[in-house]
Amino acid sequence: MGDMTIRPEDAPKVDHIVTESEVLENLPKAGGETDLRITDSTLRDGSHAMAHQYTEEQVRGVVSALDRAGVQVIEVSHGDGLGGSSFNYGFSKVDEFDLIKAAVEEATQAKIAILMLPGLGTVHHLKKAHEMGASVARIATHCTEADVSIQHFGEARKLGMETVGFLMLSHKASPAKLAEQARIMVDAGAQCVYVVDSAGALVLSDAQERVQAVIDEIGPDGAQVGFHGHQNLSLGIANSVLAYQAGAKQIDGALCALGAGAGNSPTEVLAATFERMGIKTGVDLGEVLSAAEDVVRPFIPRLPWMDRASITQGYAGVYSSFLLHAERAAARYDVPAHAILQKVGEYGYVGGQEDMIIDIALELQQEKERMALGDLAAAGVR
Ligand SMILES: CC[C@H](O)CC(=O)C(=O)O
Ligand SMILES: [Mn+2]
Repeated sequence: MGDMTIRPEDAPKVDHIVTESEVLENLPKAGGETDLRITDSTLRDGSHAMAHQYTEEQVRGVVSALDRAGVQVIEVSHGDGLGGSSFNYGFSKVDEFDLIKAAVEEATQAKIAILMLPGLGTVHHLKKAHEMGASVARIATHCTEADVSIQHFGEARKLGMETVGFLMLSHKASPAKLAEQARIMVDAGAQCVYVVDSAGALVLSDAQERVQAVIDEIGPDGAQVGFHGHQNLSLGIANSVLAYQAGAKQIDGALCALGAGAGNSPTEVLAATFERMGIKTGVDLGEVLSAAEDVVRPFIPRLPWMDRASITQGYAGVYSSFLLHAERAAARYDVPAHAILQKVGEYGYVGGQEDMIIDIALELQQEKERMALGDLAAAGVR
């Protein structure tokens, strides 16, 4: 994947342009009972922070607590989406389809969503997730590569799934570019398109302007807009509020912020903040606070936090899920994780280039050795 620019006229032709009534069919009824819908991603984005080691028992516990709290959509997949369990991204402890099946069994009112990145996940994975009972397909692409999702939206709609598009690393595209990419997704069958702040790099108006531009483009078709925040600059909640004020109807969170990098906007803080603002999410505050504190907090090996490495991710615009990869390379080559991430930002790497983190670590290690030799030479030691 790269930063290739795609104009709408270059996008592969869709054999069927989705009509407004088709977009509206299945769409969540935000605006009726609730003003917005929260999707919880503890069991998908949180999988990055758990190094993809979720057990079935943990999944059942989280789903049942979120379901009780009234959260309407719960996302369950490998952190990198369906098919992500691999050498490059990290192997899952438990097969994601077993986790999806367990989640579906536990949920009484919540829909179970999956995430997939076309190319990593295939239509075969999508069909299997649907067979297991997942009913929301979230299809993610780099923010300038929406065209690779066309086939997958078509298939998800044929399966009768609700569809959501995810434009990742949204800070790398202007509001106008994102709007153009959202149009490709909606024409292919997406019922909602998210501005995804994968690096936690969007600062307030950056987020709001992007959401606004996407709404202006796809809102008239009846499609919704969502926002997915990360906490690297501690702005997940503030950006989510601004996104809502711009008209976003779907907002992502994760319990205890359990997600990649410094984590996601904490679901329990989203619920509390929106309730204080008089905005209806349908989430019971007491129950969601208990889900975070009593169910998730006890099993988290390390709370996501704004430390030097994750703040660097927000500052330098680096994919949040690179954090653990950078930390492992840092330990192996004895160089600082934040220095690796700073260089990832300078080189402009995007999702799928995780293996290149090792090249950077080696480069930094060699630099360090050269400097050490220089010091010895300066001290007259040969
Ligand atoms: C699938 C990779 C990634 O974690 C998706 C996401 O949540 C993001 O880009 O923020
Ligand atoms: Mn994320």
